[in-house]
Amino acid sequence: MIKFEKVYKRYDDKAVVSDFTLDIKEGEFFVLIGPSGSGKTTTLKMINQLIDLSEGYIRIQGKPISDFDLQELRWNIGYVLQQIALFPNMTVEENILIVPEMKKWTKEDMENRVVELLESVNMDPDKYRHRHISELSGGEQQRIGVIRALTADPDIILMDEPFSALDPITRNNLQKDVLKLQQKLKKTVVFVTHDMQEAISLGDRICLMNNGKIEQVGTADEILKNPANDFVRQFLQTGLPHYQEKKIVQHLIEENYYSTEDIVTTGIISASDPVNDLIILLSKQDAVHVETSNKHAKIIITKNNLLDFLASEAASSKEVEA
Ligand SMILES: Nc1ncnc2c1ncn2[C@@H]1O[C@H](COP(=O)(O)OP(=O)(O)OP(=O)(O)O)[C@@H](O)[C@H]1O
Repeated sequence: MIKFEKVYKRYDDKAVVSDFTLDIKEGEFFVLIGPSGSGKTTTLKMINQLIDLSEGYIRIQGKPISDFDLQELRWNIGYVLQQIALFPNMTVEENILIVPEMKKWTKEDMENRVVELLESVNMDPDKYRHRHISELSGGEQQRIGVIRALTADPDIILMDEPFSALDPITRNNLQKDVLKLQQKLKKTVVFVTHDMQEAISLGDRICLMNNGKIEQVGTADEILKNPANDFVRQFLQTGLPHYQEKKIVQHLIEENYYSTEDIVTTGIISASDPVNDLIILLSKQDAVHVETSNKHAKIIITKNNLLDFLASEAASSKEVEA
């Protein structure tokens, strides 16, 4: 779908992206991760030609990006940024409809699209469509940023640290919304972050970058099982508790303990000790399922005795072997 072939970007002969070869598949949620200055944003912006490449090729569906009409290319690639690029004095609806207006959609199509998009991120259209952007919270604004990128139904969405300025709860909710949207719409998403937890939660595959080069590409499972080098190993540490959380929740769904719709939220208690972290899952049936990440023990408790449970130092004595 998006193919990089020996791509270089140089500024004054200094390569900030080098020998970049990569194939991002159709419908994939692809995460670019790496420390500050590793070349993630540059790589992303080369896809929609906000930055010209110095050498090599980027192809979309086999066609080099330089062969596309620039306006058409940008219209067909959604773009979401950390600094919310919405117009504060315009309403939610006006912001969402910028590209459809330019594309001269019919009034009815535009009307339907606004309703559909706001509903897809749980924002009541009647309540929000006529509000000005300045009257929304940061999380609501970022939701509008996401759906605006989807308005004209692009095949590709580029996201550059879209949630990094948000508080952890809003961020977590938006990550889940975006994941659900992507699973439903099957867009090809290229997502930049420097946060390993975010990469593990969202990415079908993850590309670790350092100094403009690829250190490793693969699924979280592949990278965690076989880290290519010490840089990757070190970078992974920060995401490990989250990885265990994801695996346990996947296991509980696969084993039919819970359905995806049933899960209200999941989280980690005591991230200071990755080996003994408790993974917690809150379901609609008022039950809480807790597993220790190393022992794979299983405890089902209700919301009412959750606090007692957490207060108990002898949590392990309550464990029941799975
Ligand atoms: N216009 C420019 N001229 C010269 N150097 C640049 C220019 N734009 C970016 N760079 C350099 O290219 C390198 C990669 O920058 P880039 O923004 O792609 O990194 P990043 O991984 O996205 O970083 P961050 O996580 O901090 O956003 C950095 O060293 C940066 O200083």
